[in-house]
Amino acid sequence: MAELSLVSGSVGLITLQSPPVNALSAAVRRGIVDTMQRAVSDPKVRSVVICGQNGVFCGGADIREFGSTMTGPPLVPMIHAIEAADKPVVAAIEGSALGGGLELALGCHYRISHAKARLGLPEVTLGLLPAAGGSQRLPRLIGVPAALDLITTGRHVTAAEALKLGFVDQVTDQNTVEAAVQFALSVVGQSLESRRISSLPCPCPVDVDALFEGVMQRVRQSARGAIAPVACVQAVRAAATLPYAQGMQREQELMATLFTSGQARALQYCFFSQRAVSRWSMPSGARWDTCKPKPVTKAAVIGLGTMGRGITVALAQAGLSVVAVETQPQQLKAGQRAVSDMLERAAQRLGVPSAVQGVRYSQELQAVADAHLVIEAVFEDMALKEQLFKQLSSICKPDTLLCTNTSALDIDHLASQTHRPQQVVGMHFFAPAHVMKLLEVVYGPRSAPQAVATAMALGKRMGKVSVAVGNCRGFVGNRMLMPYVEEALFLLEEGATPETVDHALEEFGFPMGVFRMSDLSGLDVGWRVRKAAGLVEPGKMSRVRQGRRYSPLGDLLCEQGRFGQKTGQGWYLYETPGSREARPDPWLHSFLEEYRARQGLVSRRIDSQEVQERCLYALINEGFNILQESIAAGPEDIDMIYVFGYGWPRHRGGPMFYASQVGLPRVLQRLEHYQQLHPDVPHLQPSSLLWRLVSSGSPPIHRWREVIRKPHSAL
Ligand SMILES: CCCCCCCCCCCCC[C@H](O)CC(=O)SCCNC(=O)CCNC(=O)[C@H](O)C(C)(C)COP(=O)(O)OP(=O)(O)OC[C@H]1O[C@@H](n2cnc3c(N)ncnc32)[C@H](O)[C@@H]1OP(=O)(O)O
Repeated sequence: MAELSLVSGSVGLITLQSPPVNALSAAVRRGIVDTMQRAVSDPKVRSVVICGQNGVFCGGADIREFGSTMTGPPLVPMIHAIEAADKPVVAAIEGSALGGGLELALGCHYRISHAKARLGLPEVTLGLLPAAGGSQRLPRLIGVPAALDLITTGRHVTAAEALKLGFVDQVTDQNTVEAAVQFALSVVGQSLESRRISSLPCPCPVDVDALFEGVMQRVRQSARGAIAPVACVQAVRAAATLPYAQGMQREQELMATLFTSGQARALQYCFFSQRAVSRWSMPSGARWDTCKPKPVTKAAVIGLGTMGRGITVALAQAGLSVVAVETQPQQLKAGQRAVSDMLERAAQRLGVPSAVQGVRYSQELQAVADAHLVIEAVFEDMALKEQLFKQLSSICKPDTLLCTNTSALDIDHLASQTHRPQQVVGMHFFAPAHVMKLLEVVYGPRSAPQAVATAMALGKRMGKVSVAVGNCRGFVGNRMLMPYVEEALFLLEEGATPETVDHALEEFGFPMGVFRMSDLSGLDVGWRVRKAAGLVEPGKMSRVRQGRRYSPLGDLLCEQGRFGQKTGQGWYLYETPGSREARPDPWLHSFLEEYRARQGLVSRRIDSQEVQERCLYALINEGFNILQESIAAGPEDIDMIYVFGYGWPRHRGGPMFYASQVGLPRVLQRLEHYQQLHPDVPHLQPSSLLWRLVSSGSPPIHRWREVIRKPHSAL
């Protein structure tokens, strides 16, 4: 797992060998300890270079080991031994030096990096802190403010930035190992005292207390309840205020708390789930590893509203040649300007050439004729989309993939408008489409596996987390959102205010509660959907529709023109239409009181626990139904949809992971409790999969698929 060879006569070259990222597993740590001891004691070796196999230095500690009893030599003494060596040790960094990988490099006396390498301490994103000395060495080397930034955000930096910040010594665009070997030869005999970072004083800002108080306040605010960022600040504070040995002790204490926390488990689950969802499968048995995607270089987008513009930008930035079609001349002009602005701004920010030239615009549908893939992003209206798919079917080449960005309409129905239903899939982007990471790739019963593979590959190329899901009303994300929103409305009927509901959800970790979110996206969006579903009865207050409990509150606000932020009034009041600061609205409070009085509803006090349980368990329950129906292949798919598309707090791992942490019997028991109180609310009826999981002994989440797949009696 680590190999020692002698190069250039006197340089001991240690190569980490653990594909794909040379993570520091027990075997790799053993290999490093062993090869270092041999290099130090071999008189032929005068200096040492440490590098990684296959162009990757090291992706850090082996995260898979964290769930089990750890064996093998610990990292901290291993890195101390490297630092204490009396022969110069040089890290040759290619690919990545992340987490424990960078900490290993910081224990070396010198660091040479390839220009394309990425470096960082991303432990915070896994619910941890850099606990192999990283929180103590980095501030000593680059100063407290820069170290705080890197450690609390976990961001990866380029070699150029690392050089500027001062934690690499040389950047090369040639062979890094050769450059490191030359460097190692050149420093033989030089004093290593100043190169041992642990012995350096930490450059301390004048008003250290004020600095840390300010940072702590900012970090707590943005952490939304996550504990790791706070611990990271505390660890760096220890570096700034304590001698190295005591700082290390503090680092270890803080790590011990994080290491066993539910948040670390949740964040590490997210790390692996994010990767697992790319290994998609369909109920037919088609899978990611048996279907080759078709090459796509030319794409078309139809409709230049908000979604179409974002999709065009995302495609162009991924290097595709794009034709954007908009039949309304004014909209075409405005869309073109908006797309060009977004592309120019992004290019400036990233320091890359602009992709503006990659986009053509047209008013004619015929312009999409030679595209390999077309994404329809017109108004959410079935008749309009039906018509469009009929036209596309005759205009496009027979093997062109026809995709729809619908957020809820039936993919199979759209496919049936074409002569190639197997070539039709949903590509459901989230607004703003060039920013949001989530893409739901929706297959219908007739979608070809290759069409799914192509859409998934395109999503990856656009930098999206793409999740393949089956066709049903609202797909996965919006389908689960419906009971969540409905519960929130029912809570208003029963005595809550938008403020109390939002507060409870924000306290849980959502960036915005359901009512603030609804004001932001526009109340009219849901109104249109409910109208299309035949649920809206203008002017009527009835609370039972289509045989189940219904709250007309949202419809009543829309009838008054209260569409949210854009009209200056919704569930909250805004200073002017378009302004963002939501203020409690006395009118809305009286409106709710009058509504309850007219409906004969008695208002009661509703606490945060009830808000969280009713909204979240209703949403989770729908997730179990989705798994039961094989609309999502596994709980990870649902969780990644919620983390990347709906603001579910990542440190809670996604709704299904959260349910597993709360305990399935508890979720079941609370749903039963609320269902008894509200028997007219079908979404509180516990899913039969939840029952089955509980009666199978509530297995851990990675074993749910076994229960889902098990044939079950309908009784
Ligand atoms: C009782 C209480 C006791 C408490 C005391 C406990 C003390 C424990 C002491 C521990 C000391 C900790 C030291 C250290 O500070 C902690 C860490 O280092 S945590 C790890 C930090 N590193 C990272 O976060 C990097 C993670 N990886 C990546 O970002 C990327 O993988 C990459 C390296 C940039 C490469 O990206 P890609 O090329 O795109 O490849 P993939 O991402 O698809 O990955 C390929 C494959 O590899 C798996 N993998 C990647 N990194 C790791 C890893 N560090 N460990 C394990 N596996 C890893 C990844 O999952 C992919 O596999 P797949 O999931 O697809 O099967």
